[in-house]
This record gives sequence, structure tokens and C-alpha cells, in this order.
Amino acid sequence: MAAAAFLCARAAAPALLPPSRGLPRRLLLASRATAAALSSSSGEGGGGVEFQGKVGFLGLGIMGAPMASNLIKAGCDVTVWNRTKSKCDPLLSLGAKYEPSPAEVASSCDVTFAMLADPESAAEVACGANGAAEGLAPGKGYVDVSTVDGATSKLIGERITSTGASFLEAPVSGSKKPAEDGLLIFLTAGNESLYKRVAPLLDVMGKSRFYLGDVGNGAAMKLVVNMVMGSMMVSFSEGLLLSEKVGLDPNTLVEVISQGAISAPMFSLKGPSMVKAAYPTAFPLKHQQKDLRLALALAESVSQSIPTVAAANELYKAAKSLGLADHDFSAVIEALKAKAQSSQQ
Ligand SMILES: NC(=O)C1=CN([C@@H]2O[C@H](COP(=O)(O)OP(=O)(O)OC[C@H]3O[C@@H](n4cnc5c(N)ncnc54)[C@H](OP(=O)(O)O)[C@@H]3O)[C@@H](O)[C@H]2O)C=CC1
Ligand SMILES: O=CC(=O)O
Repeated sequence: MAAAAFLCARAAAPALLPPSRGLPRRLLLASRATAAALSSSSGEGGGGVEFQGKVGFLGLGIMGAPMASNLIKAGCDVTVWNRTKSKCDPLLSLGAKYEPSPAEVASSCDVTFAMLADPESAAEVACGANGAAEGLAPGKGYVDVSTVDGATSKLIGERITSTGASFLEAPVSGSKKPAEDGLLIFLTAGNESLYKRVAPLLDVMGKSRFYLGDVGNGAAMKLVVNMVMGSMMVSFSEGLLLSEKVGLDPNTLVEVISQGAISAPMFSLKGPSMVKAAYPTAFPLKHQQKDLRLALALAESVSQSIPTVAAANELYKAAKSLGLADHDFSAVIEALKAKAQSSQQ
């Protein structure tokens, strides 16, 4: 298939491309500005960021749908597939094409992204029957942006590269809103040429990208970040409940925290709805618990003790058993409430 040039133009999507701020200076971390400079120094840019070829996108859940949508809005030629076909419809309305299997998407596209729920689904979609690997060939690329463990990523990478195609793992930090706003942080590892080739696409979907070397390093970085996040959410939940119990207004606690050294967008964003016991799903609780489970295994592989994470994991498991798996992960506070109630009885 002849590779067509599609302009993912800054002018076409200014809202997706705010300037990067406060990024650490380090080797192989590229901001949007750097990416633009690289693109225009190759003589291809003309003020925009160009990607040569067709883009596939597998997995259109909370994260995949807005990421694919941003690629389409930026002018890319995107072909989508999702297990539940109806989730493709909004993307098709925006101009995406559809193929009935991951293999057919991969064979009709130059680069295919995958955003799946967990290690099992990521491996199935890449390596299973009618999986992406069956449609890959030399010259093509596969970028897995799902959060999985390093072993799964290596397994997927080996299957992909056995076809002659290139593999990049690129899990993202940032939730539903950053995905919608094109402000994700990509934690990439694997084939560096593919990393450079897809950089203009990563810059449409994200605000920064780190290249971390061998496959497994991106997965490990993502798990470490998310284990910190999961523990922070439990600690915050404990604070909200304790403040209320001692007669303070938990809304005031949210405000106090927001002004001090431990302020975090997560607390300000989720605190007010947690106080109202509302948990609109941005990051499903089941995925946070999956990440803690994988982080615990990662820690065990190097004999590192992470007792706070182990305790947090138990609470997320308890929340799942209360039927909260598909709620936002901030619903973990309900497991603490249930614990308090049962200890009163
Ligand atoms: N939500 C968030 O804030 C963030 C999530 N992540 C990570 O990104 C990944 C996706 O998350 P998110 O979009 O929230 O999750 P969702 O649960 O919304 O979407 C999961 C996707 O995986 C697909 N899927 C699940 N099982 C299978 C299977 N067996 N075969 C084929 N497809 C399958 C689903 O298809 P179907 O529609 O048919 O169910 C859906 O497209 C996860 O790894 C998560 O940890 C990373 C950063 C932030
Ligand atoms: O994985 C979740 C996130 O918010 O990042």
C-alpha cells in the first residue's frame, strides 16, 4: 500500500497543542517544541507536524476513543477496531475507517496503536487469532499504549518483531480529561526508529514523551507512577473520612491541601465529588487495582518491600468486592467507609 502523507497540523488543532511547561531537561525527552523543530529541520513540516502513512487504533474505551479522536481531528487517516463494535460509531462519524479485526487494521495501516484494558487483552489483541501480528509485516509499526507488565510487553514485542515489524511500548500517564485535551505523558521504550517515526502522532495525543530504552522500562515506569497514585488516593480518602469524623468540613480539607506542598491536581479534581460520594469514572477502579497488583509483582521481582502499596491494594480489592470495579478509582473511599461500619458492629 502506498503511504500517503497526512498533515497533523498545529494550525488545524491549536487547542490540542498548548506549549509544554516545566519539563525536566534530559536526554531523549522531547517537548512539542522540540518535536516541531525536528520535524521542520527534516524539511517536511512547513509549520505543521507530519506523519507519513495510515494510522490504526485498536481499543476505543475511556482512553482509546479520545486519543483516536484527536488523531482524526488533527487530520490523520485513522482506521479503528473495537471488540464492542458500537464504540467505533462516534469515531466513524468523525471520519475514521473501520476494519473487522485487529489483523485487518494492522495490514491496512502503516502504524497501529493499541489501548487495551490489561495484560490479557493486550496480548490477545496483538498475538491471538486474527490479532494484529497476523496483519503486520516489515516496515510496519505497532505501538502498545495499554498499561501492562514488562513480561507481557516483552512477549507482545517478540511476537510483533517476529513478523519483521517494529514494536514500541508507550503507556500513558494522564486520565480521561488529559486524553481528551491531548495532554498525555508517553512513557515509551523499544524500537527507537519507530519512536521517532510516531513522535508527531504522540505529540498530537500528548504533552510530553520520554524514551526509556529497552522494552519493559516504559511499563515499569508506568507501574511505579500508578502505585504512587493508588496509595495517594487511599491516604487522601483516609484524610477525608477522618476530617469528617472529628467534626471538620472535608471540603475545607480539600481547599487546605490545594494550597500547600502536597497539593495535587488529583485531589482538587476528585475531592469535591468524593465528599458527595460521587465517583464518575475517569480511571476505572479495576484498572487501578490491576496496576497495584502488577506493581507488587514488579517489586517482588527485585525483592523490594512496598508495604503501603500492599495495604492500598487490599482496599481496592475490597472496593471491587463491593461492586465498585467500574466506578472511578476514587470510590476506594467506600471500602474504608464499609470497614469503619463493620468495626462499629
Ligand atoms: N482511564 C484512565 O484514566 C487511564 C487508563 N490507562 C490504562 O489504559 C488502558 C485502557 O484504559 P481505559 O480506556 O480506561 O479502559 P476501558 O475499560 O474503558 O477500555 C478497555 C478497552 O479494552 C478492550 N478490551 C477489554 N478486554 C478485551 C478483550 N479481551 N479483547 C479485546 N478488547 C478488550 C475494551 O473493549 P470493549 O469496549 O469491547 O469492552 C476497551 O476497548 C488500561 O490498561 C488502563 O490501565 C492509562 C492511563 C489512564
Ligand atoms: O493510569 C491512570 C492515570 O491517571 O495515569
